[in-house]
Amino acid sequence: NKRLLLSETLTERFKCLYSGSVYSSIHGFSQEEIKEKLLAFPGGSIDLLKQDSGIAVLTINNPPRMNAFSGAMMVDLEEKVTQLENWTDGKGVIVQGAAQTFCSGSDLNAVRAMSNSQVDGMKMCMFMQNTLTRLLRLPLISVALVEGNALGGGAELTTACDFRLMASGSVIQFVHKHMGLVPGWGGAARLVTLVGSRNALKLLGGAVKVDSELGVHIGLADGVLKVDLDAARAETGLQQAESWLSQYTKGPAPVIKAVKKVVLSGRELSLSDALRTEKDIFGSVWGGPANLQALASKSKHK
Ligand SMILES: CCCC(=O)SCCNC(=O)CCNC(=O)[C@H](O)C(C)(C)COP(=O)(O)OP(=O)(O)OC[C@H]1O[C@@H](n2cnc3c(N)ncnc32)[C@H](O)[C@@H]1OP(=O)(O)O
Repeated sequence: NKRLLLSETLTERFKCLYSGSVYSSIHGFSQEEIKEKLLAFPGGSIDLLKQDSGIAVLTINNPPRMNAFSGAMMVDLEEKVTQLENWTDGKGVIVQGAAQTFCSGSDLNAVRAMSNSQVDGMKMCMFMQNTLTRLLRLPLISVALVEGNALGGGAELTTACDFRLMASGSVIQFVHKHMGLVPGWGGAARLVTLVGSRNALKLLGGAVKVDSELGVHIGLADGVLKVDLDAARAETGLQQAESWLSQYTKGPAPVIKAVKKVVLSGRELSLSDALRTEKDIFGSVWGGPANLQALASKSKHK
């Protein structure tokens, strides 16, 4: 019986990994149940624009609350991540906030209303961990475009992207300690991977305001957006982020997706599992149209 239980647990685990989620019914988690509770907190939206370039723009849109996440927006984000998972022609995604600021975390009105139920708080946290893990595991190269403030859950959201670009004057701040909390949307685990445990401890323990200079110095930010004082020539943050990302998304979608998948398996799996997965992904592009075309054109890599 124990053996049967173990094999059922393993099957569930593989299902979870395949679907990208962390929690499922074996953890006593019901996605539908928490969705219903979250929908009781309306306001704002998550907008998805899929472009012909293969780069999508995902916008956190709730300007009256500095793009804080209402419950309805958490549900909306999950739906938009599902759409991105199914986007065959997609290669990249930029996550931005509306109205030149990134995101001020959880909507404090929803947090206050849920604060007397530990169960609801934990379920919200599991829901957001699932969604943000799936965002990071998308077969697309993702960039957080940070303008203005990324606070609390907003700081956590930036870590669910492959890269972060910061506008000058922008701030990423894990303010959780000031709220008597720690990150719960997976932001601490991802931060340790990004900047190492010593820097992560400093950022969380000191609720440090990370500006673009510090962000680049500790490896949290991958670039700083230029501010051109000549308004006529100035590119918007989004245009700069799109041209930065397009360096890595040139080429056919199946190849770019394969690039992201081999890196993802290297990042998340044991070496043996990562090598086996890499072999399978290699098999998916070997002899494919892009490979055959490159072989036929006798290309030189000068
Ligand atoms: C596991 C998740 C953990 C979390 O995310 S907990 C939430 C962490 N985030 C926060 O504590 C952010 C608190 N907000 C702030 O510090 C400031 O509002 C902020 C973002 C620096 C902007 O400051 P200012 O530019 O001076 O603007 P302001 O304070 O007048 O804000 C404009 C309106 O936005 C509202 N707002 C900002 N952040 C919010 C939030 N997280 N939830 C709900 N409402 C929020 C703020 O109340 C104000 O509304 P109103 O105009 O007074 O009606």
